[in-house]
Amino acid sequence: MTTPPSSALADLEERTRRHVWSEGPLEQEMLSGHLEGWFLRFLVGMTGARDVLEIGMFTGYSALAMAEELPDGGRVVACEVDDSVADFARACFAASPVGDRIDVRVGPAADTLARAARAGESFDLVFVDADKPGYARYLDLLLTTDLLRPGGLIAVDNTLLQGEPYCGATTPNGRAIASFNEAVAADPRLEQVLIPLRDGVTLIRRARVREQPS
Ligand SMILES: C[S@@+](CC[C@H](N)C(=O)[O-])C[C@H]1O[C@@H](n2cnc3c(N)ncnc32)[C@H](O)[C@@H]1O
Repeated sequence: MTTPPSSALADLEERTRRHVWSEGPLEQEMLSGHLEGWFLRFLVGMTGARDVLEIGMFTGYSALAMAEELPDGGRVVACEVDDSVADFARACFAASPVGDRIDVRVGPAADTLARAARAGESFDLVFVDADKPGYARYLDLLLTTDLLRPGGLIAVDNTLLQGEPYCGATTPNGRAIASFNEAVAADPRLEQVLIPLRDGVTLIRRARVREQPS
């Protein structure tokens, strides 16, 4: 059994479920939820992260879950392209005692990341959960700037994409994730582990393991 969510998270989930997502690309199923929320909390706690970056916030479940685990002074910078869902999330954060730890940045995440890199910001933990075709670009930005601190961890959501990368990709998102997974696996700068949690979460870090000389 997984520890129950806080009342703020339970409320956020309920508000997301009650909302009518009739038009546009957003739908309530995007919310990560209880199990993944606690998994992300554990990542924050185990890595001792103070500065967390989220790429793809939606109504804010994962951002708030991670914020609940942060030490005092910690923050989550949460990137979201959709204005109205960003407002929805802000209203939910206002009802949480740790909501002020979340800095919502609205706009295409690649632009937000480039701006943050130019401003010298850096992060201990990054959760990637936005548009699947954008994943390769986000990883590249994280690895070619100082956005990811030395020893930092990246968690990437939906890397199983309902089995498409393994059973044959039939959708644009499936093809994007299949190609992302192959690129990560072939990149000698990286070490990764794909965890079959919900729709798959891959943990990625800069390579540390060295072959022992024989
Ligand atoms: C799967 S949802 C995120 C779920 C969220 N992490 C949670 O735990 O509930 C993906 C979100 O990424 C946002 N998104 C899509 N493309 C984006 C982009 N280019 N930049 C920033 N956000 C983007 C979508 O608007 C959507 O809200």
